[in-house]
Order: sequence, then C-alpha cells, then structure tokens
Amino acid sequence: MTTLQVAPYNFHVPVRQMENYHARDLDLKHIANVSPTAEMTAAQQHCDLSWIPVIDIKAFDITKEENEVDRKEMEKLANDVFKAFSTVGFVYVKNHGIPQDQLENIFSLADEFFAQPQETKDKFIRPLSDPSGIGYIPIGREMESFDAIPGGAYNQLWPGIPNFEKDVVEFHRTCAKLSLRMLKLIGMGLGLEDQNELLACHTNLVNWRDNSSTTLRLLTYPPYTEKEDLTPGQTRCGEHTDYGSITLLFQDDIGGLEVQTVAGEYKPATPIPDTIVVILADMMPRWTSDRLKATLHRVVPSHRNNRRRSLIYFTDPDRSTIVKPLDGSDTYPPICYTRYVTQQFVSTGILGEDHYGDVAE
Ligand SMILES: O=C(O)CCC(=O)C(=O)O
Ligand SMILES: [Fe+2]
Repeated sequence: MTTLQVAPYNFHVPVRQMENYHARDLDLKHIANVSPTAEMTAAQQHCDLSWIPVIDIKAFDITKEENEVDRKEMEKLANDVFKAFSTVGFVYVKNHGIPQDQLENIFSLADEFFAQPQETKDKFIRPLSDPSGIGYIPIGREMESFDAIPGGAYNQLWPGIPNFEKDVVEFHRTCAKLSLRMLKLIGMGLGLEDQNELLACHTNLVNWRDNSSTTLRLLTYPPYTEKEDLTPGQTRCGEHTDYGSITLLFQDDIGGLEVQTVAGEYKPATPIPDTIVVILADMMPRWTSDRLKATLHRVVPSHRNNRRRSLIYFTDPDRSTIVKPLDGSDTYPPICYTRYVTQQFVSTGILGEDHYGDVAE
C-alpha cells in the first residue's frame, strides 16, 4: 500500500509591490446597483460591494460571434476591463452568456463526487510524482478538490458518475470561450498592436493537446464542526496569487473570498448573484510590465456552519510559452511557463522536489 502524501495547498507567492494601484480612480458607473433587496443575502447586505467593478459584457457574451459585435461597444468594454485589471486586478462579470442550468449541473456533479465514500474518492488521487496537476486532492477538512484537464494529454481518471465526464468536458469548453473573450478585451485594452497576441499563446484552451495545463477545479470547503475552534487569522485557502493568465471563479452564495487592497488589508469579494469573478494571475504583470495586476486573495472561514463550493477555471498560457514583457523592456526576465508553474507546484508541495529538474532553464 502506498502512503498518500497530501499537499499542503497553502499557496504562498511573494507579495509584490502594488504602488500603481489606484482603486479609487475607477470609473464607478459600472459598479453594481446594490441597494439592498430581498434577494440579497445577509452577507451582501453587510459588505462593501462597490470596490470591485461589475462589468456587463452582454455586448460580447459567449453566444455572439465576434464579427457581429459593434466595435465601439467592444472598445468600451476593453477600456473598462483595462481600468479594473490595472487597479484592483479583479472584476465581477455579468451577462457572460454561460447558461445558469449548465452551472448548476456542474455544481451538482461536484456535490455528487465529493459525497462519495472516501475510499472511492481516493482512487482519483494524483500522486506527487505526476506533474500534470490533475485529479483528486483530499486536503483534510480545509477543502477538497477535483482538477480536470480534458483531451487525453494526461492520464485523467474520470469518476463513473453518470454524465460527469461529458458535462465537465463541455463546461471546460464553455469556460474556454469566456476566457478567450476576456483575453481579447485585455489585448484591446492594453492597446497591443496585435490585439490577438495574448490569444495566440492560449491555443491549449481549444486544442487540449501537449500544451495543456488549463485546469477546471471543482472545490468544496466542508463546514466546521461545532467543536472546532477557529484560530484568529485562520484561512481555508491561504493568501496567494494564481499562476497562469486569468482565472474564472464561480462561487456559491456562502462568501469567504477576500481580496487584498493596496493598503494591505483584506476585503470581502462578496458573491453577487449572476456574476462570476475574473482574477488576473501571475503571467499578466510579467507580460505587461506591471500595467496589469495579479492581486493576492484568500478564502476565510466566514461560513462556519455551511459548506462552501466553488468552480475555478485556471486559464494558463500554453506550457511552452516564453513569457516576457510585451513592451520589449526588461521589467521581468523571460520565463518558460512550464518552468514557472513547476517551480510553484514544487514550492507549495503539490509536486515532489525531484521535479525541479524536469524542465529546461
Ligand atoms: O474557492 C475560491 O473561491 C477561491 C480559491 C482560489 O483562489 C484558488 O483555488 O486559487
Ligand atoms: Fe486563487
């Protein structure tokens, strides 16, 4: 019998300077209309919802063909996206075009997976020797997750739950569409000469072959039991930035996600119905010489008696991408994305130490 080594899952990425962060300069007209309504949860009524902008992308949602979309509308969206990502590094996106029933179905399939007996789930554990970063991670009581990269690039094991593989794979495709939309808007907002330059390093979102590392994570945080004391400052997902390009985060209505402000304090990114959270990740400051931010975030136990669930689509550049400043400066040295992500996996214990040597400098 093999002993299972459980990764600590407390990502730690050095806090980077965010001196260009001027959240107050944001154009506030895109902030949600948040007068308290019967539909608002108690958490929402007591939170400041106004600091992360809500951007309505209906004009460019995933159901529209790009050539049908009015150029002016796209430019306006690109501008809003740029403002948000160059200040807060986070946005809520509404009217994205992902059907609500598709989302609910994936949450239910995740519930079905996590409700299985431990020994069944353990069959899906990814060994520490597997560099793909897929499979089941039993993180004790803090959280547990199931990570999927479809397409056969890795030895993904799929649970036998009816429709699980088919629906999760389809959801992966749906998320890819939205991520590509966001990358397009980011390229436009940056004023890149070739607005598709960022898209060109994300072929793995569509073709899923050797370069794949874009991962869909089904995540569940069990409730605390009555007897457990929470120590001050205890987190359920330690502070971190994400590794890749952008992250799509679908959270349920429990709350607990917090985002760091320029003053270094954490403020809640309270769930807003019918929106998803889009987060910029580590490659963006590198590509843009810090014009765009990757902001620290964490999940705290604000949900003591409730399970919390989230679905996360970590959009990664193609593994072979050499990420370097697009403006030709030397703000950051060029880095191969595989190299970067492997270093992060090793330093957070998700991958065994011997994998440092797997990728060329
Ligand atoms: O569960 C969440 O809401 C966020 C988790 C997260 O930030 C991550 O897994 O990178
Ligand atoms: Fe994250």
